[in-house]
Amino acid sequence: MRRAACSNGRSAASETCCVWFDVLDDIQQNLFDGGECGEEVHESLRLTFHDAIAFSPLFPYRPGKIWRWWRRKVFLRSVGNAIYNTSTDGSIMAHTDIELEDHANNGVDEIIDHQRQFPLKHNVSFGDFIQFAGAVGVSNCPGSPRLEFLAGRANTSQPAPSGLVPEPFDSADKIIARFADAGFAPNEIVDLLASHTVAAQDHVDESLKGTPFDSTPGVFDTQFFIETLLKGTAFPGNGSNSGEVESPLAGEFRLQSDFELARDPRTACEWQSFVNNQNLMATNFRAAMSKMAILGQSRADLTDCSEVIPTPKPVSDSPSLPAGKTPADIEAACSSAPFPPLTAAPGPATSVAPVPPS
Ligand code: HEM
Ligand SMILES: [Mn+2]
Repeated sequence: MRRAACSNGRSAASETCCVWFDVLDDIQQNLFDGGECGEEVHESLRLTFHDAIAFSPLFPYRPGKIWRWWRRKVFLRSVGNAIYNTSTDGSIMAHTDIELEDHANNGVDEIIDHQRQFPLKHNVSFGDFIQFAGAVGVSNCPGSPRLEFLAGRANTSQPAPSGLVPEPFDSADKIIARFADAGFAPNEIVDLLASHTVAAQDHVDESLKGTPFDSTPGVFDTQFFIETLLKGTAFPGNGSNSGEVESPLAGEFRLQSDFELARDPRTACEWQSFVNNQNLMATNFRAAMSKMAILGQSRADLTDCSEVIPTPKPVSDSPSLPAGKTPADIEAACSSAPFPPLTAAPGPATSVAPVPPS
């Protein structure tokens, strides 16, 4: 088949994908500081989730289905919002003023304000752009899988009601139920949470901006799954924040939700399976992201532009216990499999530096 000619000698199977090469060049240079796996990448990846997860298939209007209509009505009354959202539709960017009223979206306004100029300039939809920026961004993190990217989401959306985005102080029961409602099994929550290997917090403890969730926030490695299973020993700050629990390393931040899901019988075995298996983690993350990126959309209506996404570098370090820790510090929680053997890194106890703001 003849391929469409795109800018700078590149080509694509479908002509509609060409614009994404131009968006790629622009955001690598002007959003991601020349292709780094830093703060903007982390925030962009988080945004793919916050646009997607405000979705609940129980509530779309289906004429003729009285019971669905009734459930929707009851739901909308409970959230006090007359309109329902269709996920990965860019509503978080189109209706930032409304969706930012949801406490769970605290902080995403910064990356939305950075990003908005790019879809406007290149005339692509907000929903497409948010998923594209997440896929390109995480490709800058060594060890990441090359994510799928499908284009063609409409640029119309309704604001999502509050209450659908999980909070770090939610119980495992509540988080698992919320994901189930959006169509995800417990294992898939764990798969998606591989994202927290390239992540830091700014707003759970506002006084400690950029505090990472693992010791290597610039690398898409398995350290997040190891370090969340270590016994918590101290808070990086004063510990008074809702949604935070003690972390094992100086300068590291631990979300209560990550702590719970690492140890819950419904999610612990998937969690542990990633501890020394980069390939499994990357494969499962890719599959779960493919699913999340088209929540509320129909795959058949979209064009596959995955070839525009860069190929990530492989990870160079191997999974290890942070220096200063021993196997006795691991709180293994999967009853059907032993915790895999890990070597301890040499040297003085690991401490973790913040992700610099950009
Ligand atoms: C159980 C569900 C989840 C909860 C409760 C949760 C909670 C959080 C919280 C509280 C933060 C810190 C935000 C801040 O203070 O700046 C955060 C950061 C982050 N989350 Fe999640 N998250 C969840 C699932 C996900 C998923 C599915 C993704 C995937 C795509 C994701 C990607 C990220 C990323 C990349 C960051 C880092 C942002 C940065 O460094 O600026 N999270 N998450
Ligand atoms: Mn941040």
